[in-house]
Amino acid sequence: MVMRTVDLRSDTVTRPTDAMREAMGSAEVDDDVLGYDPMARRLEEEIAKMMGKEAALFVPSGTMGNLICVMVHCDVRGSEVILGDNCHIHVYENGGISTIGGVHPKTIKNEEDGTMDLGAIEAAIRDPKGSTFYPSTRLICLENTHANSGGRCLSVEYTDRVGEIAKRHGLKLHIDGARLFNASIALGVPVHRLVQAADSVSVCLSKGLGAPIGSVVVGSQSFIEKAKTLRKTLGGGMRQIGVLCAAALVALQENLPKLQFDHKKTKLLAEGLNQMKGIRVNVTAVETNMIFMDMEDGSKLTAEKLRKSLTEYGILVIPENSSRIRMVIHHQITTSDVHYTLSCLQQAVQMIQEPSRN
Ligand SMILES: Cc1ncc(COP(=O)(O)O)c(C=O)c1O
Ligand SMILES: C[C@@H](O)[C@H](N)C(=O)O
Repeated sequence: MVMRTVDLRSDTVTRPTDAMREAMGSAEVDDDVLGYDPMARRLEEEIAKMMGKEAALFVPSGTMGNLICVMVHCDVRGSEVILGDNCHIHVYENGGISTIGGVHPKTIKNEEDGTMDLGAIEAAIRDPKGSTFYPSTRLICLENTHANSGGRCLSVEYTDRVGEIAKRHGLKLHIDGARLFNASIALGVPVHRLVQAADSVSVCLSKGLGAPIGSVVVGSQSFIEKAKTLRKTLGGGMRQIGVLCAAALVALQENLPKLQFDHKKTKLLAEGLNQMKGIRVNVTAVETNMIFMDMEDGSKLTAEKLRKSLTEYGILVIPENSSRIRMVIHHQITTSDVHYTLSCLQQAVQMIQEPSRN
């Protein structure tokens, strides 16, 4: 009999709060294709101001936000984008920048901290004199925080250095900021400073902020006008989106201040996991709301065995591979849930490692 549910699969799993549902129900709305939905307008203005950019655009998902930004920057056939080999755009977005956008990816190895080597970035930029043979580099993409590195933060100094490289070569810089607010809180740097060097950013409302749906892209006024047209082309032009934007405005108000506590709960969980026999967590690499929990060789533990055992306790996780589980904390995971998870995991580990004892 499952006692409770602790959903650590992702920070995308949160349910709208009562306040969000109430705001959705009473939202003032209008047709956002024919004109401007008032709540969308308000949200876009608020996010643009927070990010220090001229304009913003609500989009249905982070995947569409990234695709739109890459396509606006790379609007000439034969364009190439430099991005990390382990970044979300390259790994989890179905190759959309190529299959839909016609943009060529030039991947560079992501370091363990989510960065790409600055020298490697510069070396990857195509020589315009070679345009008979080569694609033309137009864009560099970063991801902050970097999900596949375990939610690591890119520093503002690093971001500015990449921005300088882009500017020096006449390129644009896009930041996949799905969890940018987590980076801002963890680094103690305002979001507008973190993205100062970027020409565009896509930030998720539906992750740590806990809104049910959506992302927002920001950039110059002219960039956002092109992005709005492309959003419609891709089928993302929606009608009374105030229902969704109202929830996002509540999320900004309610949950932005909670991100710091998400990080504290994540650290608490990581430190507890690292005490367990056969389990290893690089606690210093836990900077925001994600944990990669590794099973040690010879421990008899596998990700699938642990996932299955945890499910019996109502704890939901996603294996990264056969010996690694990812756990993501969000505002609907309590400190009590963290202690419950640690206690259940200890039991699951013992049952797997010493079945005769049970
Ligand atoms: C780093 C990162 N970028 C982009 C996305 C895409 O967002 P969505 O799931 O809303 O398409 C995600 C995950 O969802 C993500 O983790
Ligand atoms: C899996 C991935 O697409 C999603 N962004 C997550 O981190 O859960």
